[in-house]
Amino acid sequence: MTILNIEQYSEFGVDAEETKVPIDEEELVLDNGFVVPQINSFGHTFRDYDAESQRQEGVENFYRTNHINQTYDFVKKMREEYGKLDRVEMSIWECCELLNEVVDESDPDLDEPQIEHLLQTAEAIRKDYPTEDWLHLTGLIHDLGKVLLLPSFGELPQWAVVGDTYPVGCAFDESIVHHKHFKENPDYNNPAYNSEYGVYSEGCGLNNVLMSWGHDDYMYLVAKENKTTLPSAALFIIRYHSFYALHRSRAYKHLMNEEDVENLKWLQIFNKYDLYSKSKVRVDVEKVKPYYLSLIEKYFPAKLKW
Ligand SMILES: O[C@H]1[C@H](O)[C@@H](O)[C@H](O)[C@@H](O)[C@H]1O
Ligand SMILES: [Fe+2]
Ligand SMILES: [Fe+2]
Repeated sequence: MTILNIEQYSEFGVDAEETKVPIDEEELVLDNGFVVPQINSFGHTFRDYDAESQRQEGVENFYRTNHINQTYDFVKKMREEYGKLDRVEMSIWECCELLNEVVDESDPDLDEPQIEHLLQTAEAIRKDYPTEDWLHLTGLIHDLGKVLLLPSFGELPQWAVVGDTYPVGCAFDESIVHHKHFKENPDYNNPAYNSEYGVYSEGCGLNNVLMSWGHDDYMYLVAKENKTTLPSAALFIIRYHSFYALHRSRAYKHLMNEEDVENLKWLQIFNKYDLYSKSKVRVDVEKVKPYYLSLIEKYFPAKLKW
């Protein structure tokens, strides 16, 4: 793995002198590959939900409301309602531009408009996997479901759109961020939903598991129903990229089937770029736009139902 040197830290808007991260000469960047930074734009390690920072309190409040309200019944209703895709017609790129307006309150590592995050992710992947164009496009679109926050998509509250996701209908795993707030979720004390398996069975496959409602499952539905030609690994990445309890903490493995195990390998590759590309360094949208438009044309119809 490559790490940042002093000059590169300041590119990330952080005072390098203060970070005191030991620099191993041999690990300095020698190629043009993506560099995993050790700290985020606020001077903390990534995904530190307890670090005292300007974002900590807002993020914890976000998770409190999220954990109280995401119940099995709520998720079922939302999936049925939003699965109709009868709200808007537009292209993938138009949707990317809408994300100019969106800032994610659940994220301790980023307070930039989401379009930056889409391009940062896609461009970081492109550096290390130049020939996997499907993965570049997956980076670009993985968070488009955040348009659910906007008025024409129902203006859902942040807790029903962003943040990490997890299964509903079985016990909430301890590794989920700010787990303690689940105590106020009605499903927490419901014996039908609070055992290890709950309504599921061993190896039933994630496709049969209801996930907390948000941008991931929504964008998966959009891509699938509009008949994208992206490979199944791309759909899996889009659908489960916020499922950190699985792809980082290895919880809920007992629900996976063989296909999930295969797809998880790509999700883990993807996560490195989704998480560690978050920075204050902006991508020049106009410069990269023609490339991404060509990928959109290859894998999607011109207009999609949302
Ligand atoms: O706060 C973030 C953000 O909402 C991301 O889009 C999501 O994928 C992550 O899981 C979450 O931690
Ligand atoms: Fe996301
Ligand atoms: Fe993301």
